[in-house]
Amino acid sequence: MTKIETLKKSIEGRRICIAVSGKSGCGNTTTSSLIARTLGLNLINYTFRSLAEERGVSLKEIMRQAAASDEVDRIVDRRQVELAQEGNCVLASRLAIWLTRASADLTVYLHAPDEVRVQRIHQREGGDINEILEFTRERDRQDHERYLKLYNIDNDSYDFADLILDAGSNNPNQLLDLVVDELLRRFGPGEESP
Ligand SMILES: Nc1ncnc2c1ncn2[C@@H]1O[C@H](COP(=O)(O)OP(=O)(O)OP(=O)(O)O)[C@@H](O)[C@H]1O
Ligand SMILES: Nc1ccn([C@H]2C[C@H](O)[C@@H](COP(=O)(O)O)O2)c(=O)n1
Repeated sequence: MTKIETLKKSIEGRRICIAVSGKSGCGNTTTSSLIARTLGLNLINYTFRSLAEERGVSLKEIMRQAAASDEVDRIVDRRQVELAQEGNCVLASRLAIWLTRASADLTVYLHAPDEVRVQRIHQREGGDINEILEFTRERDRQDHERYLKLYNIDNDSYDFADLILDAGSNNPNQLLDLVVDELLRRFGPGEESP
């Protein structure tokens, strides 16, 4: 039996939840999708776009509302946590590890240096690299400020995470492997049920 088959068997019926956070461009969507697909878990990626679709308005309209009121951020973050409570999932979001700190079975922070994140966003979206660098710096600053104000969360303080992974040097398959090893340590054969 492969490591992944062993793990899938071990977590069968446990309805586990893995929370993954990181800043824009760290590779959260890519890595979380791979973890979810490999382990047969649902990927929860509830975003401003999802809220726009639910309300039948444009993404631009939701962004306008979000700029005018904290309520939009709160709704998105609350909905993510509600969906994660159903379990059997990977919750990928900016604040996943902070908001599910007490309930997630595994919290993972993906760290990548700023210049790597900028290169990846550039690779994904194209455009001028210097503009992306400036835009990403400003967005990081605004996110940091907003999360402190909204929730008293410092998103640069993630040392409590179960795993802090180097997403700058490891490719998505290597990151998956590190997550699988940690899950096997926690839930693999021979481990006591919590
Ligand atoms: N570990 C990795 N190594 C190399 N490239 C990666 C890695 N993870 C993701 N990428 C690439 O980097 C780009 C950004 O990845 P992704 O969209 O997953 O980032 P993200 O953290 O979800 O970003 P955002 O929060 O802005 O949506 C993609 O082109 C993806 O293929
Ligand atoms: N409080 C928030 C706000 C946003 N998100 C999610 C939803 C967004 O669509 C996504 C990406 O945001 P961006 O890269 O545009 O800053 O992040 C969230 O999880 N929590």
